[in-house]
Amino acid sequence: MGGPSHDSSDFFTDKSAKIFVAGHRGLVGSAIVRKLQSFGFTNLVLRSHSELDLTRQSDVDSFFAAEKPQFVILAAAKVGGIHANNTYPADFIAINLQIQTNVIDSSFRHGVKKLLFLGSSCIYPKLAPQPIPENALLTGPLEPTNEWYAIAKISGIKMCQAYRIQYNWDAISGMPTNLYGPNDNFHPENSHVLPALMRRFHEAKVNQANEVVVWGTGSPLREFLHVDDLADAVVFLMEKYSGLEHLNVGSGKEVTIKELAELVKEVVGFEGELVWDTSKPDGTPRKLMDSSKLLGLGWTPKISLKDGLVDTYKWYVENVVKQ
Ligand SMILES: NC(=O)C1=CN([C@@H]2O[C@H](COP(=O)(O)OP(=O)(O)OC[C@H]3O[C@@H](n4cnc5c(N)ncnc54)[C@H](OP(=O)(O)O)[C@@H]3O)[C@@H](O)[C@H]2O)C=CC1
Ligand SMILES: C[C@H]1O[C@H](OP(=O)(O)OP(=O)(O)OC[C@H]2O[C@@H](n3cnc4c(=O)[nH]c(N)nc43)[C@H](O)[C@@H]2O)[C@@H](O)[C@@H](O)C1=O
Repeated sequence: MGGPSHDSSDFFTDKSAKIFVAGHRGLVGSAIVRKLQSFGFTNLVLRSHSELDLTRQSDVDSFFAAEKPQFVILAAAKVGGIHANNTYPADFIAINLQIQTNVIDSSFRHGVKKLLFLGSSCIYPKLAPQPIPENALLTGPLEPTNEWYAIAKISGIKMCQAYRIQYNWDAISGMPTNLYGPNDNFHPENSHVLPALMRRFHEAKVNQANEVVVWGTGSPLREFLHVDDLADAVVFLMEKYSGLEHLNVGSGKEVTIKELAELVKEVVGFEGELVWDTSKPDGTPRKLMDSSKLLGLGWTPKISLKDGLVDTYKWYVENVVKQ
């Protein structure tokens, strides 16, 4: 019971199987929907936040009782960058615990065949060995700016493991690195670094400003993965992986925040200077994940950071700026 299986599941055999993608309007959920549709899946069950608030246990249970999905991909969560995580710790721990507890438990109780839970690389200790292997989990103190979110995500992994151990139920967890792409959140303060900088450079270019402020020292290292690669990995895991252990999903490529800022500046075409606001937190110094277990199963990322930035900037201009 609970041992890993790398054999194909029957996820791909019935393209009319009912799949609930929770959080389908977000960065990750929307990419998963696009990917499933590109593979020919026809029976996706989708509910916006206003149609179904996943923090409401009885509403979630009624939804599962009525819809009875066969597969669930959990991409709904309270998500944000370093400032949002640091400013709203109660929201990050409470909302995420509520959403994941409701969805995982109702999925099990209403006969879902397989569920995939998405965590994040922030589950690992602040000073984890690099690249970070899956077994670094719970080996040291967390990064303080996002420990509330990390604790919720660690609980999600453990909940999937507990249901597998007690009920032999097929719940798996994937831990993505920092993601970006179409449908990202471009909020000036609450978003992640990449969309925040894209917007700031774009607005500076349009307003012919001389400089752009970037947070922290520029020295932290981050690994970025385009969300279309992540969506591909999610479908791959649904088909190929069944096991107790969570699996890392990364690109294997890291850049400093300074290098990222220079790259975004170039893609956007801003010609002024960068100014570093060192009163803002750097967060964890480095978080490169060791994704060799997933790569060993046969999955590979395909989109380079440069190509992904060009694609995302085009999407931003066409869908956010022109609205
Ligand atoms: N973005 C990243 O860099 C990374 C993301 N991840 C993980 O991927 C998953 C998805 O993240 P991402 O797509 O970036 O986040 P987004 O904020 O883009 O999307 C989250 C989605 O969840 C929905 N949602 C939030 N609260 C509720 C609720 N109470 N009821 C119903 N729906 C709700 C949101 O709807 P609404 O906007 O209407 O509230 C939104 O559609 C998360 O689990 C996250 O931890 C992991 C690593 C990195
Ligand atoms: C995915 C992951 O994302 C979060 O962790 P993070 O990687 O630290 O996230 P971030 O993208 O917000 O910042 C990365 C780095 O970039 C710097 N930085 C510069 N200028 C801006 C800026 O303008 N905005 C932001 N947000 N950061 C900036 C910033 O100071 C930091 O050094 C978790 O809270 C948690 O949500 C999680 O799991």
